[in-house]
Amino acid sequence: MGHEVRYRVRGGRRLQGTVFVQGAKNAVLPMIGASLMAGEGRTVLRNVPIIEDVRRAVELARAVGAKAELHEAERTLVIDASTLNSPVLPAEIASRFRGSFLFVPALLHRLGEAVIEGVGGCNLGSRNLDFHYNGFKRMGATVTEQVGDNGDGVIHIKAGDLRGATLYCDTPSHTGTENLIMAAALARGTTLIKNAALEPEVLDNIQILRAMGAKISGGGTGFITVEGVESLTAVEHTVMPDRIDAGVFVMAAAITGGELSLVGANLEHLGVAADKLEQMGVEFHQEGAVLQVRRDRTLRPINVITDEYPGFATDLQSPIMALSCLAEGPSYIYERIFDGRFKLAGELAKMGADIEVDGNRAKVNGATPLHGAEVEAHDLRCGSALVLAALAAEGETTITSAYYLDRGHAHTAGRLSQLGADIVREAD
Ligand SMILES: CC(=O)N[C@H]1[C@@H](OP(=O)(O)OP(=O)(O)OC[C@H]2O[C@@H](n3ccc(=O)[nH]c3=O)[C@H](O)[C@@H]2O)O[C@H](CO)[C@@H](O)[C@@H]1O
Ligand SMILES: C=C(OP(=O)(O)O)C(=O)O
Repeated sequence: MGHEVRYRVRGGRRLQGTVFVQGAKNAVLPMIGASLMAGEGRTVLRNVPIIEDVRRAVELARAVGAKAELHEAERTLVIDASTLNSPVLPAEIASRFRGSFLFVPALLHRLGEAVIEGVGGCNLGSRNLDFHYNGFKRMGATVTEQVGDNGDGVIHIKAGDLRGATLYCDTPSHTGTENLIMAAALARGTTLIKNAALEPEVLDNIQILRAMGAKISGGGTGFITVEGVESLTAVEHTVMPDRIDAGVFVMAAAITGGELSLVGANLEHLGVAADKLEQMGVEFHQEGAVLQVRRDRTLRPINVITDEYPGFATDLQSPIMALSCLAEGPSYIYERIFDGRFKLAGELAKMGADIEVDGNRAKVNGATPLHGAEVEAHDLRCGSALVLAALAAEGETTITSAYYLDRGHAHTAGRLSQLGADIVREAD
């Protein structure tokens, strides 16, 4: 995993000021996959979040032969995929982030095969890929699994001649929808994808693919039709803002009783989360592309059920669990998307929280004052939730295993410090 990353936070400061919402992790990763489908030219992605997942994606793009330059100060990524030459997604890079699997369609179309030595992503319980594999198979691919040198399974997908087909997701999988769209974009004939995901990032990815020349219709309806084309062209595209990053900063204002201007945040993209936060006592005011947020009344408890967009995003479930620790009364959280996303509860308990977990349901008995402790970020959103809890806690909190936080949030310490937080990042 490389170096150990820790955040140290001294809580109790009210946050105030302006913060810039980063580009969306879950939009840029499929776009990097899409850029590998262009056989010539250079793709230019702007508003790229400078996060560890993007750094891994750049390493992976180079590992399969593309030229990829990440200009961090300019938040711009330039990719020339004309030199793509290896179908292997090596375990040491691919198993560190989920988005690695989004490289598969490009490898299938450009090189005729993909060899997947590992797929990463946060450990949130079962994270199956059967909708992807079944879709590729319906389009004519063969999928086999062998045991690799280190004993782990290696998946080998051979494309043959991919052709359009009727495909479906049993549930509207986010990356599943993106992968099936990309596989269909260069396949022969027409593909229909039923029960497709509606997430804004999926729509942003459809937008770049259409600019590249793909023929895609029905985005946002649950039924997506793709007519295969011969080739795709490299284009320039600006990545949409990250609604989860925005949601975490909304909750940073809420948990500290602060007032923030979020540049680039779109209230609509928060879906049901915006309504739940309003019920808790957060006030929103959208002024063009700037979202004003404040909380100056007592936090009320909440009932949350995670769901696909526009339902309450599972990636905001951990942050709202942290916030609900300070709400006056019991909050109820039902996690419907992942079967192992409550490791945070044990960490919050070390800080004084009272949370009862029963399977995929949790009851947060608030309000309990939080105090500093040494806690572990078991996954990305566990990390952002612990930062939120630490901002409101008395004394110092140390968050370990914070590489996970850096996977998805850019410049966390810098952006929070500018708002008045006492937070430092340490790496050794
Ligand atoms: C890189 C990226 O975009 N990650 C996001 C994406 O992950 P990801 O695309 O992996 O999440 P999915 O929407 O695919 O998974 C949701 C649920 O569906 C199940 N499933 C999924 C695919 C499949 O083939 N079979 C199957 O059973 C999974 O086990 C999981 O329980 O959406 C999640 C749900 O909004 C977010 O938390 C992640 O931040
Ligand atoms: C689960 C997440 O991401 P990934 O799918 O990349 O692991 C997340 O962003 O919280």
